[in-house]
Amino acid sequence: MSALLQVDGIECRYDQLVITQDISFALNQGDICCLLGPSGCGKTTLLRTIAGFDQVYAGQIKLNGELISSPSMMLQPEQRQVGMVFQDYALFPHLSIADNIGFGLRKLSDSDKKKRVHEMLELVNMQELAERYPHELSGGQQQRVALARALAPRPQLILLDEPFSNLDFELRKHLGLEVRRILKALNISAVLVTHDQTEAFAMADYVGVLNQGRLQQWDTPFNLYHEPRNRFVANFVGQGYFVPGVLKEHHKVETEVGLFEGNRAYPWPEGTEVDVLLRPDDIIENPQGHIKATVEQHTFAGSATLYRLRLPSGQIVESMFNSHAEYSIGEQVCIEMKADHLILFKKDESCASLAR
Ligand SMILES: Nc1ncnc2c1ncn2[C@@H]1O[C@H](COP(=O)(O)OP(=O)(O)OP(=O)(O)O)[C@@H](O)[C@H]1O
Repeated sequence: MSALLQVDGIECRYDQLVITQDISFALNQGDICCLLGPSGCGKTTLLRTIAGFDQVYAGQIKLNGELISSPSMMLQPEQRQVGMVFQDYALFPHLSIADNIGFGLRKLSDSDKKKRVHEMLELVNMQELAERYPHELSGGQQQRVALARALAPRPQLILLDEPFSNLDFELRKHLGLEVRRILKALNISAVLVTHDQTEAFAMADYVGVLNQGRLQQWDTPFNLYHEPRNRFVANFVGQGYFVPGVLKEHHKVETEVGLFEGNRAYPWPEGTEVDVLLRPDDIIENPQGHIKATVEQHTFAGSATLYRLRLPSGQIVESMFNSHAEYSIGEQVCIEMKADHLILFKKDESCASLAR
């Protein structure tokens, strides 16, 4: 099966300034992906290029096997069957909700249009508000209308640019899951831009991590967290600290907190100095544990508490304890390591060179 969206080695520029380079990924029908990265890394630029607002300077983009962008051609946005949802909703203030949703349906007969608008209102659960105007709705409701409007012409692909960033935390969590449910129900593919990784992990099947205009890793949320390909991804995605270690065998490493045996072998010789990535879930509280650490800080997060711990050498690590455990700052805690995913980086080298 060929991919619905195929992005091959594209380069984007503004005024000859290269913004993104050598970006390649593919998305199958019904898959939701998210472009994640720090501010200014080129997420929106990439999205605008897929939408057809900006041209590519190298590489090509195909939608359903059809070329839509290359350095020598650019299909206009309205000819791409791609819907777009923006951060600021961009609803027409003088049109009712029903008319906003029906705006892109000029090719349909009046009765088909009415039926489609009704379906869309139902999908986003806003049947009661069809005759209201945008200013009479909350931010979350307006964003649902924007989504319904983008979905109404039945695009092949929908692009969402930070769609929830104007909403409060609880609403964005709820709406993110609702949008995922709607897209999955319609089997519509989506590319979402965000810098909120909780949102990316909750909504996306695949996440592309960008930094300085380059794709660092394209993977499932699970793999990004547990198998980051380089230090940037390891640092940007999730929490964790690097602890110094020495490679003992290809899949074993000695650190001040003990000998780890991991799930993969590294090609480097015994004695190689490495940094070991330890996530908060790799370190567990165990009264029988032989490692003693001192509590530096704790952050209560409901069902769990994140502890910042100082090891005897002064090295800092973090651990997520069950929230029933209550330790004060300065107190000693016994811990144990449980790291199955052994992620090592050679000291002073940015690439993991993971052996799979
Ligand atoms: N119209 C433009 N003309 C010139 N440079 C631009 C233009 N739009 C964006 N840029 C530059 O391109 C780079 C990437 O911008 P872009 O908006 O794609 O980043 P982003 O990852 O979406 O950032 P954010 O998360 O802050 O929205 C930035 O350095 C930005 O200043």
